[in-house]
Amino acid sequence: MPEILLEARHLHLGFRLGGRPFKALDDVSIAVHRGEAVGLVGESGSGKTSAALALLRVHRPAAGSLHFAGQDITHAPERGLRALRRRVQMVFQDPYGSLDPRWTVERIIAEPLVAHGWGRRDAIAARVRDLLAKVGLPADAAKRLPSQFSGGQRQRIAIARALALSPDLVVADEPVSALDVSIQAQIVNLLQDIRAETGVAYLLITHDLALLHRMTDRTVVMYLGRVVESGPTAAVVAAPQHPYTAALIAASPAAKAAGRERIVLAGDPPSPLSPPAGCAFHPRCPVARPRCRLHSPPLAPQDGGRAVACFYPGELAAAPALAECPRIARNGR
Ligand SMILES: Nc1ncnc2c1ncn2[C@@H]1O[C@H](COP(=O)(O)OP(=O)(O)OP(=O)(O)O)[C@@H](O)[C@H]1O
Repeated sequence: MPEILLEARHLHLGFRLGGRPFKALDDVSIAVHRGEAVGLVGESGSGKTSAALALLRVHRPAAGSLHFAGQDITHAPERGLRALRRRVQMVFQDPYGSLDPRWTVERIIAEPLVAHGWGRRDAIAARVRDLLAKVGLPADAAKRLPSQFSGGQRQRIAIARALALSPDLVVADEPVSALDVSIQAQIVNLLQDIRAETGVAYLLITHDLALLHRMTDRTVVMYLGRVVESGPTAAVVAAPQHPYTAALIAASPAAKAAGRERIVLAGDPPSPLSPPAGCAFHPRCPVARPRCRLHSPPLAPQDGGRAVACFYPGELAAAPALAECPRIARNGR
């Protein structure tokens, strides 16, 4: 196994909502190895972005530890985070909001180079040209403004900026979900090519199971601020152990495309302000038993580098007729 690049152990993070405290992250552990692509998946509000921002020390966790390239950065002062800031970059969902509209593309891509004291002006200009070529944009894009580009092209600009400092890890938060479907595949291919060429690691935040399957080696499934399942992506998708993972997979458009009836998880996740007692998933779980209402299952290791937080792992995945489970409703459309 390659070296661990970034690792969070037992992170806890609290926020306030309307003055009331709640747990955004509850005992979350995530590791990204050098060159690895890890997917963080879950419904909206499950804590994926909070986990990524805590890993990057944008949010300061209330408890737990963080290591980057072997260094304990849990309590490092801001100047102690320089290596992390340089070697880990982010790509956001919205290529409109994440690029300053008044800056030329050259200035946008050069900004991290300038901030980290990267060489002379002509060297920076040459680096920007290389990066534009790498992401498939013409050299004359450098002098133009973001508004002169389409959504897919803007995401290419954002990717070029993220690659400027040759990072070890790119955290990509729903990098294609704001783009037209026809453009999504192009950006996914670009991200794949870049990884093959540079060996960069990815932490991909998504609720798109097909994207996860296509792009990642390992998957971490979150529900209401906790990790409920993790393991090699191929194994998790082929035989999910947590009923929540099984339901997410069954509800994905890919499952529909494969000719299976589309099913969706009934109801919304509970409010993080008042999480259910016991297993937080039990009110929506088709295989829940009385025990699940009382006790919260720990994330228990399984064979093959997998882990699952469920007292009845694999039951829902093995159920032949997921659509008939009482608490998982058929999609009305
Ligand atoms: N800065 C903040 N202050 C207070 N609450 C926050 C803050 N950021 C996120 N939250 C809340 O924390 C919970 C987790 O949010 P988070 O954005 O991490 O989820 P997510 O899984 O990334 O969702 P999405 O897919 O919608 O981005 C949500 O209930 C959200 O409203």
